[in-house]
Amino acid sequence: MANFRDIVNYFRPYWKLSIFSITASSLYEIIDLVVPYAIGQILNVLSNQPLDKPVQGVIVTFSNITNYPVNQTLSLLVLLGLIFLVTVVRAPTQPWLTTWFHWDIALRARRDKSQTAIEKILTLPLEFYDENNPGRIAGRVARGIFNHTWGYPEIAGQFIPKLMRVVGIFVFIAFIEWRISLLFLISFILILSFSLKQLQKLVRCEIMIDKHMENTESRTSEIVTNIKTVKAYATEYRELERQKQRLERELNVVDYRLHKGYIKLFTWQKTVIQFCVFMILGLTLVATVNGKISLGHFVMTLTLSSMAYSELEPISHLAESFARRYSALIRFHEFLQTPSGVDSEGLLTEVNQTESPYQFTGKIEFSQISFGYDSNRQVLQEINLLIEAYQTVALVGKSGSGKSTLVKLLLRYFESQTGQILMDGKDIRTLDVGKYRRRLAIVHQEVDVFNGTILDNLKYARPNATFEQVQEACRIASVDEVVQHLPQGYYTVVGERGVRLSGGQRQRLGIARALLVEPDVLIFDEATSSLDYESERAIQVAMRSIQGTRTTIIIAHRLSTVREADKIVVLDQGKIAEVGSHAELLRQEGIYHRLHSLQETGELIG
Ligand SMILES: Nc1ncnc2c1ncn2[C@@H]1O[C@H](COP(=O)(O)OP(=O)(O)OP(=O)(O)O)[C@@H](O)[C@H]1O
Repeated sequence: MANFRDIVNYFRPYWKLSIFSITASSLYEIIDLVVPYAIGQILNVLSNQPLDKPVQGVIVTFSNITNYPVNQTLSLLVLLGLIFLVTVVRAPTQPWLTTWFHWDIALRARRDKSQTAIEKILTLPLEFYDENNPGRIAGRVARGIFNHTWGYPEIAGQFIPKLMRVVGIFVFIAFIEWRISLLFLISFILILSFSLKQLQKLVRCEIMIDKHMENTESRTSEIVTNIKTVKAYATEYRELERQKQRLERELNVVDYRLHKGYIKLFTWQKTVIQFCVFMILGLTLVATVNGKISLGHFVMTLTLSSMAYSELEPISHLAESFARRYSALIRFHEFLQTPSGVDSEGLLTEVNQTESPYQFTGKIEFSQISFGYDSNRQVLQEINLLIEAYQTVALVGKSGSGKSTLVKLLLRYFESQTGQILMDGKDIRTLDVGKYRRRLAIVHQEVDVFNGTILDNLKYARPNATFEQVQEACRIASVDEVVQHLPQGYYTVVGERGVRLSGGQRQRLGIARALLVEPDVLIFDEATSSLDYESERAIQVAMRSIQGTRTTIIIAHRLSTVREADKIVVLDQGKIAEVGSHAELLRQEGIYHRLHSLQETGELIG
């Protein structure tokens, strides 16, 4: 579990500026105390009581410089000048030396942490996204960054300087009457230590509520993502009820435990503070009546101690606010600490698209590959498969037989527990993962469309492609006629804020996008499954024209798509059951033959 130190470390790169601005803020808070002190001295001047030695010294120095006699007028002028310096002259400097830096540091740290979060999002292993939905991740990052940004100015610009001001007041009072300062010190230590203890309990509660809130948000995000299913099964009421229960539970924790905890804390603090202020009034009055302190010191001590106690309330509020932020910061920190994928190194370094560090013929060898997502269950077992360069190989088999997993291993999303995958004879684990992956392209069943124009989407993996190259890829993928019918052709905005594309259209867009990168290995992961018959035919023609130009791996349920493959590999329960061409496998009368017959007779479709 992360701790306070981890949070402080966020600001490590700015420690010099941070120390400077916190010191400046604290000094301004302490300098402020000169005003009640000077007013106390003015009272002494007006009531003909002796001034403190340092003040007397300053007045004599002024008298020497100006040749003006030491009298009531000069004393008042010097003290007024002091108040002027502290209040009017400091005004234009304070915001620049304090607030400016506090926010400057917070905003810079925000930029850095947002960047780190994006880097983390980009390099986390795929399984993390299998286990955590987008709403949960986005919520955690957004709350972390928000609290990170707003928390710093509160702590550096207010909490610490205010504490320093209280220390300053203690020192001032100690000079005047140590007994009063002792009472002051004891009361402060008591209040602060009790408050800290209570706050620790509340922080634990905050962390719990943060988890509850994350679960609620995550479900809301799932509802949004899966709204079609919710509507289709008319589960709106059930979803609402479930969320209502979650919200009720949140309210119970927030209201009856957390909020009540804070209210109890404040009640206690306020009562103790008022009691202490009263005690100090009594003690100071006794000291003045006994002639131990002057009238000016009486007023000053009272004013200063009320100032100190009045600081306790904002200090508590700031501590409370930090406690609320703390849980979000801890959870954000934990997110940033999630280990990146084993293969993430080098993914974030820029690669010149035209420079091609690797160029493969596309000869792939799976040698003794065994793999399981968890140690209890093997998904692939001792796979040995040779795919020759420029071959078209189809992976078929029942759902769950491990077809996609084999491709995921090839793409290095996961690493096999045993065996190795060789690309042109080289173990793919020894290659730079980013540069390696850029030589492969995959078209998934669900093609992601980014918000932007069709052209942007097509050029996503190869931004410097020429318009002609884009058109050529579109022609092969049979997406050119779709584009022609769109209102602004290639410049039509698609995605969230634009034209909606049908499943088949998205699929063809995905194929064109993959073709555009001219990969050495092209993978179709059930890419034709959601196409209508006509589109599927068009894609088959496209595949035929690609065949022999690069290694192509096709994962397909519809066997009509794979008829023309050079080699068909039938997977069954994680093992290779049959390998051969369409005709050879039919002759074997094994699994492929059975699947084929079922599809031909229409008993099993897709
Ligand atoms: N991220 C994952 N974590 C744990 N198990 C997984 C994960 N992905 C897949 N599996 C499991 O691995 C097995 C093989 O899945 P895989 O997706 O490779 O099969 P497939 O043959 O491609 O299936 P389909 O044709 O339905 O896509 C299945 O039992 C599946 O439940």
